[in-house]
Amino acid sequence: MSEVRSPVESDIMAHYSRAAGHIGLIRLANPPVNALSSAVRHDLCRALERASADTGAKAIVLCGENGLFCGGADILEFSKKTGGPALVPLINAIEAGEKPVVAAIEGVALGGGLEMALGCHYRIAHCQARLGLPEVMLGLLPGAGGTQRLPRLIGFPAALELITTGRHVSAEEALTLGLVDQVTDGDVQEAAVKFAQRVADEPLASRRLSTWKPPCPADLDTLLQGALGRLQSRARGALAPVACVHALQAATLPFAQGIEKEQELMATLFSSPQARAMQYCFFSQRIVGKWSLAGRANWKNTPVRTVHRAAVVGLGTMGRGITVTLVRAGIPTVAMEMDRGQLQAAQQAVTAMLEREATKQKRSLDSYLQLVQFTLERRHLQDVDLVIEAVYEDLALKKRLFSELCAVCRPDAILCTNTSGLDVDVIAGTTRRPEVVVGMHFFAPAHVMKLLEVVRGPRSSPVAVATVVHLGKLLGKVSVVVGNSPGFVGNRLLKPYMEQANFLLEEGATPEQVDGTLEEFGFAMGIFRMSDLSGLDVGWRVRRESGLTGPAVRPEESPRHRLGCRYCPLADLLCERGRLGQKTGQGWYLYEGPEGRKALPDPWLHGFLDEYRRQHALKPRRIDQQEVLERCLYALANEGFRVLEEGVAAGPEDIDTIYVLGYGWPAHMGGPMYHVATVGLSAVLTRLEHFHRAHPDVPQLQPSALLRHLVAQGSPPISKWRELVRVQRSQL
Ligand SMILES: CC/C=C\CC(=O)SCCNC(=O)CCNC(=O)[C@H](O)C(C)(C)COP(=O)(O)OP(=O)(O)OC[C@H]1O[C@@H](n2cnc3c(N)ncnc32)[C@H](O)[C@@H]1OP(=O)(O)O
Repeated sequence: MSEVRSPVESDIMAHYSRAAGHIGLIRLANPPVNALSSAVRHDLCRALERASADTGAKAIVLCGENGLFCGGADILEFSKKTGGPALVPLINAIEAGEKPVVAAIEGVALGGGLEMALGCHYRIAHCQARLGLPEVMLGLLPGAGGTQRLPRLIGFPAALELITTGRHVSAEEALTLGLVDQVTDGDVQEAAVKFAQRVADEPLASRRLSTWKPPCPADLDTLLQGALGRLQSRARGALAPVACVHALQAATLPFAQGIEKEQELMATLFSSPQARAMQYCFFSQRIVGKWSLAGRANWKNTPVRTVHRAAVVGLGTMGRGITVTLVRAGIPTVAMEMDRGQLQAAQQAVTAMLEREATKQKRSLDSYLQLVQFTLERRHLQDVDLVIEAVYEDLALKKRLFSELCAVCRPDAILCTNTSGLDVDVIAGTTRRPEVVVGMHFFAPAHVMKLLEVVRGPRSSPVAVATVVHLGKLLGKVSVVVGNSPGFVGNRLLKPYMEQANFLLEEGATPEQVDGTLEEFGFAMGIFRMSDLSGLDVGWRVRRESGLTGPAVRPEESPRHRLGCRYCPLADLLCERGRLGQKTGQGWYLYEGPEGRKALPDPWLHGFLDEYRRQHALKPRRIDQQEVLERCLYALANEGFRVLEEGVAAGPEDIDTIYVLGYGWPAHMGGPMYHVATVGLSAVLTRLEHFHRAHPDVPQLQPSALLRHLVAQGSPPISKWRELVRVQRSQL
C-alpha cells in the first residue's frame, strides 16, 4: 500500500486538470526532473483514475512541469525500501485505458519516462527534446516494459543499439526512427492537445504497442550474438549490457512472457553490486559539479563569465581535438599555430574532423567552418575571452608563451593551460595576472573524452575557475576541480599504478599477463597496451626532465634505485632502443607495421626481460592474478588517499569520476576509491602493509595516514569520507 500523503494541492505530484476541447491534462510535478518517485506514481494513478472518470474528457495529454517531461525512475529510491504502485502495471494501465493518451515530451524522456511514453498511444516531442533508455549506464535494463515495447515500435536493430548504449537521441532522430509521431518547434503541450483532439475518436486497439508483433529480422540471432560479442569485449564483465540483449531476445515471445523475462533479468541486476557501483558513478558526477574552494567561493555563489570567443594555441593532436570541441559547442574559435606548415596540416585535420561531425549531426560543414579562424598571428588573440594553450609539454615553452599571452590578450581574458601535470602556478607566475590562469586538462582524444580536470592554482581566481567549469559543461564535459599537485589527480595516481606494473615485470610477469588480469577486472585496456597507445616517449621525457633517467643520472647510481627508492628502468631501455609503442610498431608489444593497432606478444621482449632479470640477478617467480590486481590497484588507491589528505581532490567521488571518465576504470566497478571501500579498508590496509614489508624501498606501498585513520574510525562508508577528509589546508 502506498503511504498516506498530505492532500494539500501544492504537494500533489501529478495534477489533473482540463485543457481546451475536451482534453484531460495530467502534469507531472516533481522537480528537478519529474522523476517517477513512489509519491509521483501514487499521484499519477489517482490522476489517471480522475481522467478516465471525467466524462468531459475524450482524450488525455500527459506532460511534465518546468519544461521537462520525465527523467525516469527516481534513482535515489533504488537504495531504499519504498511503497507506491509499481511502474509496470501503471504503464500497462495507461496503455489499456479507453481514452487515447498523448505524451507531450519536452526536455527529456529518459528511462522510465520514455517507457511511460511508450505506454501512451501517441508521442509528440519538442524539437529540442532528448529521448533515451539510459538504464544500462546505471547497471540496469529498461525494466518497465522498455525492452519489449521499443523493438515492437522501432525494430530490433535500432532498439538494440539504443538500449545497449543508453544513448540519448534528438527529437529529429526519434521521428526518423518512428519513436515519436510528431515533432514541434512550438509549445509542445498545445500541439499535444490539438493532436489529442484530432485522434480522440480514432480506434485505439492498433495503438497499443504490447499487441504489436515485433518486426523480427531473419538474422535476429546473428544480430544479437554479434552484439553480445561486441559488448563483452567493450565492457568486460559488465552484466547489464548482456542482460539487455537477453531481455530484447525475449521480445520475440508473446508480450506477457517477454515482460516476465524482463522482470526476472531486472531483478538480478537491481540488487547487483555492479548496479550499485554505476549508480554511485552517476551521483559522483553530480557531486563533483558542486565544487567549493578554500575560502567561501563555490559553484553557487561565484559568477561566471560568458565565453563569446575562445582561442586554442598549438594545434597538435590535443589542440585539434579541443578546437573541434569548442566549434561543435557553437563557440567562435581562433585556432593558432606558430609554423605555417603545422597550421596547414592542422587546418586539414580539423576540417576533416568537423566534416565527420557535420555528417553525424546532419549539419553543413560550413556552419562549423565559419566559427573557426586559423591563424599564425598573435594579434587575433586580442579580443578573445579565453585562451587554451595546447603546445608541447615543455615548461620553458609554456612559460614563454604565457608571458606573451599576457601581453597580447585583454586583461580580463582567462588563460588556460592544457598541461597534463606541470606546475600551473609556475606558468601563471610568468604573467602579470596569475589570477586568470587555470589548468584545463583535456584527455585524448579531446573531442571524445568526457573528462576535464580543472586545475586551480594557488592564485587562480574563483571567477576564472567557475568560468572554466561552466565552459566544460557547455563542451559536454564533466569538470572535476583539482589542486595544483604534480600530475594533478589522474596522472599522479597513474604513477604508482604503472610502477607496480613495471616492478611485476622485473619479478617475473609479462605485459600480457598484467594486461590480461587488468582487462579481466574490466579495464578496456591494460596498462602496457595503454602506454603503447599513448607513446612510451611521453613518460620518458618527463623522467628525463626530472632527472630520473638520461644524462643527469650519476654513473655510480644503481640503475634500479633512485634517491633510495626502487626504480624500474625497463621503459627507459625500450625508448632508448626506439621502441616507443604503437607509433613505431614496437613497444611492450609488437604491432604489424607502424599503422598496426593489434598488440601481439613479442618474443623479443620476453627474451629482453629474461636477459634483464639475469643481468640484475632477479629470480623470476610465478605471480598470480590477485597479486597483480592488489599491487597495481591498491597502490593507485593509496595515492588517492594521499591526494585526499593533501586536499588536492575534494572527495573520493572526484577521484573515481576522474578514473572512470579519463582512465578507463570500469564504471561497473565504481572507481578506485569505491573499489577499496567495497573490498574493505581494513583488508586493503593489511595487504598494503604486507606488500610494503616485502618491498620496503617502495614508498607508494606504505599505507597512507588517511587510510589508517579511516580504518581506526571503523571504516566509515565512502559517502562519509568527504566530510571526514575536509582538510585544514585545502589546495582547492
Ligand atoms: C522499474 C525501473 C524503471 C526504470 C528505470 C529508470 O528509469 S532508471 C533512471 C533512468 N534515467 C536516467 O538515467 C536519467 C538520469 N538523469 C540524467 O541523465 C540527467 O540528470 C538529466 C535528466 C538529463 C538532467 O541533466 P542536467 O544536467 O540538467 O541535470 P543534473 O544531471 O545535474 O540533474 C539535476 C538533479 O536531478 C537529479 N536527478 C536526475 N535524474 C534523476 C533521477 N532519475 N532520479 C533522481 N534524481 C535525478 C540529479 O541527481 C541532480 O540532483 P542534484 O541534487 O541537483 O545533484
